[in-house]
Amino acid sequence: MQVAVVGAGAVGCYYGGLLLRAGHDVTFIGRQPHVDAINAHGLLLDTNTFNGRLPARAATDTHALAPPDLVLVCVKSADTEQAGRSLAGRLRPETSVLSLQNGVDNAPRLNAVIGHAVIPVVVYVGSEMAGPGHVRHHGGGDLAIGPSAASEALAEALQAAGIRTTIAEDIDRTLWSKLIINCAFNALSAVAGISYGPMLEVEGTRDVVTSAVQEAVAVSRASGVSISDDIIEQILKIPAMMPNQMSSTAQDLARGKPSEIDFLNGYVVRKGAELGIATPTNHALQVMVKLAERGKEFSGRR
Ligand SMILES: NC(=O)C1=CN([C@@H]2O[C@H](COP(=O)(O)OP(=O)(O)OC[C@H]3O[C@@H](n4cnc5c(N)ncnc54)[C@H](OP(=O)(O)O)[C@@H]3O)[C@@H](O)[C@H]2O)C=CC1
Ligand SMILES: CC(C)(CO)C(=O)C(=O)O
Repeated sequence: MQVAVVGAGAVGCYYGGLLLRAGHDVTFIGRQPHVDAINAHGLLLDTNTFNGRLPARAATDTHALAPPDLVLVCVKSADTEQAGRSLAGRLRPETSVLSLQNGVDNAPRLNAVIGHAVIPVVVYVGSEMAGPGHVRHHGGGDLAIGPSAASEALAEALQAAGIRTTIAEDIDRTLWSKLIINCAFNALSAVAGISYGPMLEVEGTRDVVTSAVQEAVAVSRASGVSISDDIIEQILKIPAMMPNQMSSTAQDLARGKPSEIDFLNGYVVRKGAELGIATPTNHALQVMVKLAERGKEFSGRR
């Protein structure tokens, strides 16, 4: 398959790397340092079971991109429209476009700018860019892809590349369940600079997490997405399962990058306002992260 990865970062290089290794023809669209490193030395794919350089093509824009069979959109949620615009007019009708992003609205936002069907994907991986053109895998890697006429064939191709893939018939529920986990922990980990294990030991944190989850569940249900009643019990088990995890929001703040908070707790706040559901806990968490981002900007200027 001819594959284009838009957003050559932690997720794009990991899944693009696995597809490359399986013999697919992958082009990475990303930022200059990664593009230069990939073109000069190949993609360095660094996992527990494989560590090696894979020759690949990379570019900073889509101008020379031949219409691919498959596109993986792997940018942060704030970059979705820009990434989508770069694809408009460059796809064949049969090209499959997958959104491998956190948040629940990236696929429709992409669809609105590309004018092409986009399949939402929930990504269960831990990966990071350890250097230019160097992706490091920390764990996981399963994908849950939304249903479509192409999904069976795509899942087979992904499986054949070593990517455990399921088709989530109720993809909205799967997307929202991940969003609700993000609403529970991402902001708290970011503002406190704390990993998940010690977080719940602090008095009151459990109440804040519970309140954020209850609000998000109310908004998802009012949006027509059914979430199981035991979600809070399941979510409160997560810190014991990944005690050393810092949220992606915490990692964004630590790197001085804008976070996706407006598309996590912020999405729940916006959707709640539309539906007449109060979301004060999610709002407070969103604002605390925005303040922390602003604080970093100020301390950078001093
Ligand atoms: N990393 C992980 O383990 C996981 C990530 N996710 C989700 O996956 C998505 C991607 O995250 P992740 O891979 O970590 O992010 P990264 O920041 O590592 O990768 C995205 C890359 O795309 C670049 N980029 C942004 N816009 C464009 C564009 N228009 N054209 C080309 N390149 C562009 C970014 O550059 P720049 O930084 O300069 O903007 C960055 O290098 C997010 O929604 C995230 O929440 C989900 C599960 C796990
Ligand atoms: C670690 C996890 C799964 C939950 O917060 C995550 O998705 C993130 O940090 O964005």
